[in-house]
Amino acid sequence: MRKILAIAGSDCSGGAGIQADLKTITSHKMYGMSVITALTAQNTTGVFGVMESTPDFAAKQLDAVFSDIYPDAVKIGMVSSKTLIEVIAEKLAEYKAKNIVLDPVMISTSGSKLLNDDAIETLKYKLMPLADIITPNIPEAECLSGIKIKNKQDMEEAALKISKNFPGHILIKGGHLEDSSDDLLFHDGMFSWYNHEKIKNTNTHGTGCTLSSAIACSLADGFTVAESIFNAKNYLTGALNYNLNLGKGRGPLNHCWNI
Ligand SMILES: Nc1ncnc2c1ncn2[C@@H]1O[C@H](COP(=O)(O)OP(=O)(O)O)[C@@H](O)[C@H]1O
Ligand SMILES: Cc1ncc(COP(=O)(O)O)c(N)n1
Repeated sequence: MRKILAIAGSDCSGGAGIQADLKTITSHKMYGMSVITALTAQNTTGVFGVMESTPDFAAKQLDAVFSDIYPDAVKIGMVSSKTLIEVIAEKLAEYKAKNIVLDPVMISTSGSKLLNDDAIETLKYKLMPLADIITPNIPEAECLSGIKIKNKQDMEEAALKISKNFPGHILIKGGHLEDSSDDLLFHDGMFSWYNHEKIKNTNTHGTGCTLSSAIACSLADGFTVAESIFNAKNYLTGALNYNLNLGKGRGPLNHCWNI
């Protein structure tokens, strides 16, 4: 049994965050664990409140997990604040966590801030160095690179810029592109494109959370990063195609389409 840890925020409406992570992990027939960094009051239409875990309590959760059921891979999502990031980075280093996928969650699809402005530098310099792969969407890649992204060429430029401070795999997700959903992987000086047509479906709440958890599952199974992205995109495409059409806004995915 592969064991996957998700470090992320809770989405009470079940489409994104920890809930999406655990559903994804279970659909991969793996054992999911969760360190909750924040509670959010949100649904398919927006985020109405955030209550952060204290850094001490996040540390206690990390100790409880790592000292008992050592994870084969770790997915990190919403980390909310500077002090939470510091504690997470410290604990991941202390326990020598492996196969770390960092989704640098900053703003929800509905436009709410999920990372404090003063935490961005800490994310860049304390958490990113521990990750094997980071998976920014276009607005997050703009923030990490300082480059405005309007097309695929800008995505390549942004990846190059981010790579100056991060030697791991950089996956810039293209879900926010207008005419395709092509994702760009940059590693070791090489660009690889995962091309995908845009599925005509507005129910995309939690796509990023789902993709990063699915990548963590394949890494835990021993696939390379490039193979893990390919597998994760297949899983995500199924979850988008078999969408549930729930809620009044951007609805959730169907995580159980494959079981
Ligand atoms: N309408 C869509 N059709 C196909 N793939 C999509 C669609 N929307 C998002 N994706 C894919 O979902 C994943 C998450 O992308 P994105 O929506 O950019 O991230 P986030 O949820 O972090 O904003 C990417 O692999 C992207 O290509
Ligand atoms: C707790 C939590 N974590 C992450 C997201 C981002 O997901 P999305 O980009 O689909 O809004 C979210 N909305 N809520």
